[in-house]
Amino acid sequence: MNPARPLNADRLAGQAPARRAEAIIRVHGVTKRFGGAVALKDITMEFHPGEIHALMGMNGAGKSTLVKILSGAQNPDVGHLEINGQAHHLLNPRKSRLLGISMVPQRRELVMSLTVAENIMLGDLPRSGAMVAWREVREAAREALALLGLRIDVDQVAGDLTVAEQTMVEVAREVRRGGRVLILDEPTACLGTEAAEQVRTVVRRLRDNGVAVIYISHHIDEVIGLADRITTLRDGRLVKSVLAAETGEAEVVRDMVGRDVVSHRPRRGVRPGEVGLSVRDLSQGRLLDGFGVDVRRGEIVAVLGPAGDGQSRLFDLLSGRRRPSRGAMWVGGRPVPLGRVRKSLDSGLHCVTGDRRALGLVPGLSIDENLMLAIDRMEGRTLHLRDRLARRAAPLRERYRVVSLTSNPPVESLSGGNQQKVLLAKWLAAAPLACLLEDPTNGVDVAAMADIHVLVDKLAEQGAAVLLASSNAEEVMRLADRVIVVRDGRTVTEYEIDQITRDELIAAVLGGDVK
Ligand SMILES: Nc1ncnc2c1ncn2[C@@H]1O[C@H](COP(=O)(O)OP(=O)(O)OP(=O)(O)O)[C@@H](O)[C@H]1O
Repeated sequence: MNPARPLNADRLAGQAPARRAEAIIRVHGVTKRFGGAVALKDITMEFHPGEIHALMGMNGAGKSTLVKILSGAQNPDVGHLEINGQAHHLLNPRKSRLLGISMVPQRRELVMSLTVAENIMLGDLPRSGAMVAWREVREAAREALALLGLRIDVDQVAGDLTVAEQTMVEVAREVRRGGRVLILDEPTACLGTEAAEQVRTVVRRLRDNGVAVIYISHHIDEVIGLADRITTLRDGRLVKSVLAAETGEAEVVRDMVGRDVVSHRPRRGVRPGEVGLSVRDLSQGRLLDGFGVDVRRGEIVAVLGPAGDGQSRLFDLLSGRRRPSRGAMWVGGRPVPLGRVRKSLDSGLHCVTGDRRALGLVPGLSIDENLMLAIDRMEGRTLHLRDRLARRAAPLRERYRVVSLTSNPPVESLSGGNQQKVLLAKWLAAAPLACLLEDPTNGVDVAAMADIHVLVDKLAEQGAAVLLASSNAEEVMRLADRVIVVRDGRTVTEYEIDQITRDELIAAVLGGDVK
């Protein structure tokens, strides 16, 4: 087996080359089952160099299973892959990587305490005798970044980078290691408008350099604007593989869902009541400076900024995970000490994190256990009888449309979007007085997104004060009554939602002219 050749750095970036005759990967009749249930059924398709190929589909449609098979993390039960013209029936991650197939998963895999240069060169540090040749390490890392048109300081510690920069460093590392096929799993999830565009610029450049990019995203408008080809999966089957230029948003939604989906802003029946959540002068480092807001019960107020970072800091501070340098908070008129998770929770403020894997769900526990965790905690319940747990969890599963192939598996075996629904159900079902939602539809398909929007509407209607920290302008326009625009950690402006259009809002976030 020949290791994949690295990219030719001299190749000029330009227009996407026309689709070459030779596919780099052919998928032949692949079927994959989990415990008897079918996750992929008889998939046959091709991936070509110099093409951005988007995989679209509802939560649980089989996208991740397909890319896990390509990257050797799983093997098909039936069918095989053909890579560079050679048939492969059994791959493993090492083999797949040697064949030039790399994956940048949704969760960043950098070593956060190491520098950018060390991360890019990890496992391949140039040596001079017994010593690491640090100057060469930095040079080679700089070159890898320059190839993608990136100017990131290679001496910076990875943990200090923005999420978008971390994504790009991972991409640079994979390309340097010889990645000819790069799988990107929702690389723009939770990124603000500007950061997402930076990532897309890098993706286009990869395509222009001849890489076969496989792109998973739930943002249909993004995919239509970026991809060359779109393949839609539904219930593990391939529905259609078309040129992006020959389809449109409505058609993609229909292919994915099997019907049209609309998510309209409702006319709210109730008028907002007294203040449910009040924050004053909240400050921490350069990410948040003097943030304040009053959210009335029954009202949804959105915080929107160009980079997602300030928003997750808000989550850390309001939930009590971090102590601010200054600030004060009241829930339902009562002061709540900051920096104490228990106090924050007991006050009736529920914070739904955007990082469901690290902070939201408990891996190893079943779907039902995760669903009931918050309610049981509020009610001080410690005894769990299995059938009673299933009976209590059933209405939540139904209301939030949590779909699993088997009856009650560990939560981590759910598709990403279904995990997100479990997370929301867990916190919202416990009747919060006030609530912070951080990117509540992260990784969720269009139909589930419409469902979640209705659930958030209801939450407000039932009298919760909802603070929404979102990176998605469409979502803010759909849900919020008011929006606060934050830039460089400071509040720059505030709008009633009916005073502004979506485009004006994006301009305000990016710092351009609003009118
Ligand atoms: N290890 C596993 N054990 C059991 N079922 C699994 C496993 N991995 C995936 N599945 C199931 O296979 C189906 C396809 O899941 P997959 O993760 O491929 O969907 P997806 O299209 O990537 O969804 P999402 O957009 O939500 O990430 C789902 O019903 C999922 O629950």
